[in-house]
Amino acid sequence: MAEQLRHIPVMLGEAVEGLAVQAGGRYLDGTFGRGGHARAVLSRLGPDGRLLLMDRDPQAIATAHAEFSGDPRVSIRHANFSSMAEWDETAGGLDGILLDLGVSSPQLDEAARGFSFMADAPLDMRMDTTQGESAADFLAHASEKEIADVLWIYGEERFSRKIARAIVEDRTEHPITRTGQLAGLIERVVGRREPGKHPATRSFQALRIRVNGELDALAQGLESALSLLKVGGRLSIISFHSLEDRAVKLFIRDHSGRVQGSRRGPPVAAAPARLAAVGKAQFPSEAELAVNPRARSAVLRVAEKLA
Ligand SMILES: C[S@@+](CC[C@H](N)C(=O)[O-])C[C@H]1O[C@@H](n2cnc3c(N)ncnc32)[C@H](O)[C@@H]1O
Repeated sequence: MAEQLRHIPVMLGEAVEGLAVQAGGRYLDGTFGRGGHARAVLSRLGPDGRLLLMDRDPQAIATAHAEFSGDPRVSIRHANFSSMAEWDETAGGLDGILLDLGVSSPQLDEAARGFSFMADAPLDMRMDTTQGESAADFLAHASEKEIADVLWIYGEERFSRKIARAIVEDRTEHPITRTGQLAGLIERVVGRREPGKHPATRSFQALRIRVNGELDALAQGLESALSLLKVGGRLSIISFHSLEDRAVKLFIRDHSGRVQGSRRGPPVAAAPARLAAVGKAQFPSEAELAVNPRARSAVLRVAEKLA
């Protein structure tokens, strides 16, 4: 049962420290999951603070309601954090925004969600199970090139073209609707090359990112976060994929007032600084990795709004 599956919060102390929570402040946790970070924010918020909890996963939101709907400081929204600027709770500006990107352990561990190649289940992969197309829907209509591009760009899968060709060939006979079917196809095409790593790992991650529009949501979320933060407000973002971390890093850099343009071209006047990075990128400690191997690709970046 999903409710019994746990999620160990990643870089909990560092991410919440980065928010510099003030008693009485207004905060947003855009990726509630199972509330590990939210609980730590609440413990520092005092009686007059406010915390808006968002998640696009209805199971996560059901957990939030079960635990927090009696707390007058908390509001709960089942929504993509890309829509954060549309809610009344964010209208007066925010003192801090936390995004802990990607999927939660309950999503990965509940076979029926279709995120994992470890158990056979419908090939769904939607975080928001109330809308949008599943991974099976995508694989049923996408062109061979589109599938290959997704596997290559989001998964850096070397055999993206071979796998895409096999998917398009196989689907004329049997629609690809199950995780086990897709994992078996990939293993057949690629073989077992990397010891200790299933050959479908990269493709499953890539499809998940495509199905959930994760990079588009992040780009929109970053823009909205910058507009909603008050001066002095903090952004604390944990990424698990190099493309996500790159997007966060460049967003902070591009708003930090540094001179833009190439070394050879004419200098371009810097836009006024609106964000400053707080420290460097942080990574999980050895001690954390020893108890939570799922933290291994995490990168935390913190920024402060200047203007
Ligand atoms: C890594 S988990 C967060 C775990 C959480 N910090 C905790 O301690 O329990 C990521 C969560 O963010 C949600 N999520 C990912 N992208 C989202 C988006 N664009 N909008 C809203 N929720 C999102 C997922 O559904 C998942 O529940």
